[in-house]
Amino acid sequence: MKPLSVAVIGAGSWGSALSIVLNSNGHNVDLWMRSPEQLQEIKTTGINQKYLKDVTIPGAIKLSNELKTAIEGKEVVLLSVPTQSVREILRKIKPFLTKDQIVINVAKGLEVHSKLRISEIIHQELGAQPCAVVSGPSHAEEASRGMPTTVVSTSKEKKWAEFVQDLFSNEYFRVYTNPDIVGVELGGSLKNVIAFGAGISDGLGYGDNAKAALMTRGIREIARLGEAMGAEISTFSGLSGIGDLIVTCTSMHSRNRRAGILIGQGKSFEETLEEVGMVVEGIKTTESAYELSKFYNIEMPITEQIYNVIYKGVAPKEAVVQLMSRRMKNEMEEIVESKKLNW
Ligand SMILES: NC(=O)c1ccc[n+]([C@@H]2O[C@H](COP(=O)([O-])OP(=O)(O)OC[C@H]3O[C@@H](n4cnc5c(N)ncnc54)[C@H](O)[C@@H]3O)[C@@H](O)[C@H]2O)c1
Ligand SMILES: O=P(O)(O)OC[C@H](O)CO
Repeated sequence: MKPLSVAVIGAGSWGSALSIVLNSNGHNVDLWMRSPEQLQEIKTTGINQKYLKDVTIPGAIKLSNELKTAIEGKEVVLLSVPTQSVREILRKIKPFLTKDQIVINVAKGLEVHSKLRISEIIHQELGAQPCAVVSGPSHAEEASRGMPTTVVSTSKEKKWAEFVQDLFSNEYFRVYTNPDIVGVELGGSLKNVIAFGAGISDGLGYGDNAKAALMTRGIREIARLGEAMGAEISTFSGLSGIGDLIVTCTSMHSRNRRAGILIGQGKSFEETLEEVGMVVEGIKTTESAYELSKFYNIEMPITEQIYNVIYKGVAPKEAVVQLMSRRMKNEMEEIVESKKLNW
């Protein structure tokens, strides 16, 4: 692919890391951030200390805190702000956007008040605009250092998913396409809820057995909700399903897991968010996931207990007791019922 001009909106850890990936692919990157102090710091030190310390931001990446300059004339606009800020940012960039620019979202979450996926928010705010989504197991701390990473690109239109595949792919960053935009977005969003729970389990001092249980039963409940919402079930055994769940539940880099660990250790939510210092998407997405599970009448016991811890003040240990003392079940209950197996 010939070098393109890309505006990256949001210089948190992921926006910074993806700017580095795109820059290493020869693209011309403008990295926008809202804070003039952050811009000054990166200009002076070459380091984005709060969000991606120990990694140098290449000088070829243009730093900006003017949205108009960052966006105008760019071929690609990549959104890397927390889910709950996406709508606000879209409203701010809309006056500078033209209909030939592709908007790529890399955030993973569901909007709290609407419970919408981010591509749906983009469609609501921008109407007919080329749009794609990147998701999958990818921590900024690794991708920014050129460590092997695989992700998925999706879009309602195959050509845009393939465009994103070409834009990002290189010898350490491999992009698969997936036509299932609903599944890819839900997988990336809902895994944060389970990862927060896996962190709580670690913080309580529970072990690998507990985490394996949360991951295995967690992906089942994500897939149940996903299927009810129109996703392809097989997406949840792919990179933006089990792949992202594994990395987020096990990685020392995960903000969701780290936040869960602190909660499990008894810290308050205020202390936890202060200490993590970056967005913990799973907290707000838990509320959307819980409400969606009620709306679609889907059993999501792990999500429900995490919801109880976050929003009802239930003690993490008590939430685990509640999970472990549920009615006895057949692991394949849905299959036995749907296939009417005589078992
Ligand atoms: N960090 C990762 O490794 C990683 C990997 C894949 C996906 N993601 C997803 O990318 C999204 C961003 O995550 P992150 O880790 O970069 O977050 P972060 O907390 O590191 O950075 C968020 C950035 O957005 C900015 N921001 C917040 N609200 C804003 C607003 N209203 N207007 C403008 N800027 C605003 C912050 O100043 C910050 O620069 C999340 O949805 C996350 O799940 C992160
Ligand atoms: O650090 P987390 O928990 O926000 O997760 C980051 C990515 O989504 C992992 O794929």
